[in-house]
Amino acid sequence: MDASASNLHAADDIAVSVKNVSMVFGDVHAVDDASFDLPEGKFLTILGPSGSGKTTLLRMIAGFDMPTRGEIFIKNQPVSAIPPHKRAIGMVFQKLALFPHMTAAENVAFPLKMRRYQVRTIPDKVQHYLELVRLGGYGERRINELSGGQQQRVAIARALVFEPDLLLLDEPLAALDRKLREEMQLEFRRIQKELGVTTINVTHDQREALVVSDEIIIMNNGAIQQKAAPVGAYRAPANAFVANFIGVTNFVEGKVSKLTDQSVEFEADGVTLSGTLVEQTDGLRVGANCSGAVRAEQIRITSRDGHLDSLDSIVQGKVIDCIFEGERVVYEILISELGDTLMRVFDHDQESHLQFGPGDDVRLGWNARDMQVFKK
Ligand SMILES: Nc1ncnc2c1ncn2[C@@H]1O[C@H](COP(=O)(O)OP(=O)(O)OP(=O)(O)O)[C@@H](O)[C@H]1O
Repeated sequence: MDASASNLHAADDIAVSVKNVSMVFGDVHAVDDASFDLPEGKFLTILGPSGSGKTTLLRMIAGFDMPTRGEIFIKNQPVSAIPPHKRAIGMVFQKLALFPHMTAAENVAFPLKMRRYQVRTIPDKVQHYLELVRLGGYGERRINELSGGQQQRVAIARALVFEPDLLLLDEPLAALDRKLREEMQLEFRRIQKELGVTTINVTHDQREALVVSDEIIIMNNGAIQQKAAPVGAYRAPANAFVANFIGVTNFVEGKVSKLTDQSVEFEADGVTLSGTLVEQTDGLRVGANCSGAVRAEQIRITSRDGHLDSLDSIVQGKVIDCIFEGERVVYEILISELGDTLMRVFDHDQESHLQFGPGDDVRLGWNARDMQVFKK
């Protein structure tokens, strides 16, 4: 589903509604006029660099802090009107805050005891949620007898066992090593799909955002830059910030020389490049400064006398560095004719793996549809 389709949901389907929310600390606008609706059962990730306002926004949704302006609704009720003990929100943070002296099962039972569930119903519920996180046989282990990934699973079970309306995740995977982090990303996705619990996740890891989410909100300097499905955010970034933050993107600066409905030509150091206009590029005129963005994987590379004739933009370059990453090679190419611009190119050469080395002369080419042009 695309971002605009989410606006078509009836109010009953909206789990969380953030309306013109701002948070000001002294002279810092930590969150600046944020608005969005999140339909029931969706997995939303708030993605952005350090200090962009992600945690501040999440804390306001959790009801820990009240916005300076605006209002947040959970299931059509203002968060400010729901007392903390009545908010049905599960949370997993980077610091898991499990009780180390208790067993896994006792930790998972804790929120049920706090909420005064009938004692005889608790063991079955606890077992069910331990099985959901694939720790069925580990209930009697103490927390310090479990691995980092297993402790993470206990924290997830504890956050979900009382069947909250909303699950909030604040960088719960940030401290894990890469392999475990990637495994747990898939686990979060599986569990969320299985339960259908509306989830909001905060991260600065763009890969995680792409892997786990139905929708992504990208923030910078307290402001929402874009809300879109992962493919939408990747393929059609709303602005240069998003294009730069998600994926490996090369930028070429220039001046617009020709404009039609969807296509644009621009001059960069005397070289004419073609691209497509981004929806939001209102007001871009011939003569205006612009910046063309092309992903590293959308550039083709060949030797100086190789063929790239079917591509719309072709430039000459020299290999500065090549990094073998296993499944791909990353080339760094110096483009003298574009004012010494450095471009990064991904290559999946399945036969020789490293077909070019430092100092080699190469040609790079890409299609106009793969170069998005933004206003500078
Ligand atoms: N309690 C506070 N008092 C003053 N300033 C704050 C407070 N909390 C956050 N800020 C400021 O608000 C801005 C946003 O902070 P926030 O923690 O929301 O960012 P973030 O995107 O979650 O960053 P990170 O990824 O580093 O956690 C920052 O400039 C931060 O210094």
